[in-house]
Amino acid sequence: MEVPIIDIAPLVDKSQKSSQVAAKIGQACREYGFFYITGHRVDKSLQAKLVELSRKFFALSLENKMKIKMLNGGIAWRGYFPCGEELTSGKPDVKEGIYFGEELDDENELVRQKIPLHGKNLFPELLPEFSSVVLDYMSSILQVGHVVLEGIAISLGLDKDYFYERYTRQPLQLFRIFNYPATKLDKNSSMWGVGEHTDYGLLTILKQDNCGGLQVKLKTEWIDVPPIDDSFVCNIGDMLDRMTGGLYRSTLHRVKCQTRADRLSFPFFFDPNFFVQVKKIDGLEEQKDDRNQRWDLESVHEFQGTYGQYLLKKVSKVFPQLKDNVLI
Ligand SMILES: O=C(O)CCC(=O)C(=O)O
Ligand SMILES: [Fe+2]
Repeated sequence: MEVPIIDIAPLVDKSQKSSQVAAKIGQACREYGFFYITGHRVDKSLQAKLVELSRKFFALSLENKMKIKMLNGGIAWRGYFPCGEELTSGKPDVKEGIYFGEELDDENELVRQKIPLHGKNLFPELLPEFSSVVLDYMSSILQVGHVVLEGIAISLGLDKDYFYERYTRQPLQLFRIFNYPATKLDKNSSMWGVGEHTDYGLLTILKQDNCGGLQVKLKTEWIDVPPIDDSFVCNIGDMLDRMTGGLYRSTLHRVKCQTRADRLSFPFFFDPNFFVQVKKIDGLEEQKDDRNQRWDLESVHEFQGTYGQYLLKKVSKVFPQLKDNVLI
């Protein structure tokens, strides 16, 4: 079994072949919850620049990296975290990273109201180009996200703007750059780059370098999601699972520890607006409750409240120190 590769160029170009592409996306969402996309038209030189600057950033001394530590980002939840500080299911991941989001200045109404996860990014002063490259990349990927969601809407027999009109006119955007350092492991090591989990939002669009290590769980088997040139990996998150009554599953995935070389990855989380309540799509058949099989033993279908509330509950589990210090 291999995660399918889908050329989304017809969707990007809004050509007549869009419905065929949408059908492929629908099938991938039902069977895998994961697919590669090609034909996305995200500028190659921009991507290369992002990789180059990220390498430079992680090669800085810890002291220099800590100049933009997450604690300095406050409730905006931005900045650098060193290896071992982020937890998945209570266990530290073997990765370091930087958190970014939509760039909002202090005058922004949501920032003035001190809404968590909204605010300014932290960029390293030592790499002056970093900010424009990260922000340009985020805006390109955001467009890809809108296009893929159109395909998902069409695949469900909905109007192509279904998600845009209800959830993603002003989406929550979370972008991360991770470095998984090459690590010597004991034979019996139970360490992971990222432990098994599902993603919280609608859609994740991941750029990965050539190292590999990402795996997804299909029924009882873990399969590799190896790097494929000029593609992104898309996977659906808990909110799409919730909206489709489990028809489109948010699939478990994890990242192996790296042993040979450092691995860079760039997940962009394209999520519903912070203030909306995510509702089930009318007319789709309910699938069976998978709560007992889920990694967190919680049902994504039962939660009441806004997407922001759902997310903050999750954030406080992955960064307990941050929760104590800044979020609450
Ligand atoms: O680094 C990767 O390949 C995946 C990371 C991931 O699953 C996540 O951040 O949610
Ligand atoms: Fe993930």
